[in-house]
This record gives sequence, structure tokens and C-alpha cells, in this order.
Amino acid sequence: MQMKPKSPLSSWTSLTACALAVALLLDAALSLNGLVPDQAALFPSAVASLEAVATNVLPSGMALAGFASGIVLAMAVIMLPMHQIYRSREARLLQERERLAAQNARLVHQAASDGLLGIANRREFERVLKLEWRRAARERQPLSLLMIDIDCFKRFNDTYGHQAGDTCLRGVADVLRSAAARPGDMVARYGGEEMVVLMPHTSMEGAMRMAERIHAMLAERALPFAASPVAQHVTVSIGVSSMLPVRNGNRSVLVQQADEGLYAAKEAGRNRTAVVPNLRLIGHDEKPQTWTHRAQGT
Ligand SMILES: Nc1nc2c(ncn2[C@@H]2O[C@H](COP(=O)(O)OP(=O)(O)OP(=O)(O)O)[C@@H](O)[C@H]2O)c(=O)[nH]1
Repeated sequence: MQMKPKSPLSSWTSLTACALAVALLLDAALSLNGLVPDQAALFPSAVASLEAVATNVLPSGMALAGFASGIVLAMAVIMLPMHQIYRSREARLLQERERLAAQNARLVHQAASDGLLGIANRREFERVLKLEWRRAARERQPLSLLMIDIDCFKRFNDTYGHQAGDTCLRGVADVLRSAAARPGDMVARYGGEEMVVLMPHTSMEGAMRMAERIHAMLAERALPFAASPVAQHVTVSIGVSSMLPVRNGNRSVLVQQADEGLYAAKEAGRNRTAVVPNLRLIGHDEKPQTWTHRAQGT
């Protein structure tokens, strides 16, 4: 919580108000002597003391009080409007600071997201991947990635036009956003018609389930694509990778593996999910063992 700075003028105003109150009390005391003559018999010694004060001290006190009241009133007359001006300037500065903070947040969001799809862009994905990799290594938790590519998207653009292509991309991004609903999940545009879903604290099994959910949701959404050689609606191919990160490990392997899986899914006929086992365990001339799974219900 931010502390509002205290105006130096408000201290002056309080001081002025106190001085004014003291001066008024002094004036009231001065009048007391004339107001209580009948009660003098009841409290003779008190009245005698008051009279002594009134005779010896009050006349000079009266002059001093009058002078002080004059100064205090003059200060109040000057200070109060100045205080008002200060307060309204302070309010304007606070408003301006809030406006700039909101603008800054908007700019940060714009720099991190894709203008067409409204999801994170590649740069933001790389930034978050670095953080999540470190976190997963620290917490010894698996980190999974889906690399998703729309099938035959060139044909979609050629058939329906580039604008319809953009609408289709937005539709797929919407589905990914709804599917990856956990707070830690991240959906990003990796480039062109390729998107990624990064899933912290998620094992290979969980990532495969997520891939199946995406295929199912796209089949249900059924974005029309009659010219597709794969199905009557827009479909995607998905490559999956999952790792237990180590602190100084190479995080690009996670992306590379998902990309290999995507390639394998395309090769196997599209509209499916594929996993390529850990690339680092496979020799150069050895062909990776690929597991592919065709999407259900298409
Ligand atoms: N409308 C639109 N099209 C895009 C965008 N970004 C990339 N593309 C198009 O996506 C198409 C990708 O085509 P390819 O890489 O040949 O792949 P594909 O036709 O999807 O074929 P497969 O991936 O093998 O199924 C190209 O025609 C790009 O122009 C975009 O922002 N909007």
C-alpha cells in the first residue's frame, strides 16, 4: 500500500488552528472578570486570584493576544487557499501517475502478446520457458510442451482467403486457451500457424491428455474446412515433449523434441499426436521410435 505524502501546508494549517484556539481562550478569560461579580462572595479567594491576574497580567496579555490573533488570522487567510491549491495539484499528480502506470501495463502487455491472436508471442514464450525451466529444476517437477500446427493451412488460405485464415487462427487460439485453463499453463504463437502450450508441473501422461482434449474440442468446434484432405473441419497435428529439467540443462531440447513429434504427426497422416523419445539418447544413424495417436472421432 502506498503512503500518501503529508502536505507541509496541512501541518501549518493545524498549527494555525491551534494558535487561533489559544488566542480565543485567552480572549474568553479576559471577559471572565466582568461576568462573575455576583458570585464573588461564594469563591472569594478564587475571585481574588482572578482579579489579580486580570489587573496585572491580562492587560499586557490582551494586547499580545490581539496581536497574535491578528497574525494567526492573517496566516489562516493565506494558508487555507494555498493548502487547497496544493491538494488539488497533488490529486492531479496522483491521477497522472495512475494513468501512466496503466499505460505502462498496456505497453508491457502489447510487447508480450501477438497482435492478431491475443496470446503470448514467441519472445514472451522464450522468456517464460526460461523461468519455468529453472523453477521445474528447483522443484524437481516435470515440464511439458505441445507444439501445434494447423493441418494444410496453406490450402485453407488458398480456398477461403487470408482474412478467413486469420479468423481460423483466432478460433484455434481460442480453443487452446480454453483447453489449457490451469493458471500456470501458457499458450503462445510460436510462428506462422504454429502455436505452443507450455505446461509446468505436468507429466507426459498429462500432456498427452491435454493434446487429446485439444483434438476433441476442435472436432466439437468444427471450424468448416471442406477442402481439407484430413476431415471436414479444421484439424491440427501435435508434437509432445516432457522432461524433468536440470538446472544447467539445455531447455531448447524440450522445444526440439516437440518439433520432432510434430513432424512425425504430419508424416503419419496429420490430425494426430506424436511423441519422439529423448533425442539425446538416439544415435545419429538411428531412426527415432515414434509413437503416434490419431485423434478420436474424426
Ligand atoms: N491467414 C494467415 N495465414 C498465415 C499466417 N501465418 C502463416 N500463415 C500461412 O500458413 C501457411 C502454412 O503453410 P505450410 O507451412 O505449407 O503448411 P500447411 O499448408 O499447413 O501444411 P501442413 O503443415 O503440412 O499440414 C502458409 O500459407 C502461410 O502463409 C497468418 O497470420 N495468417
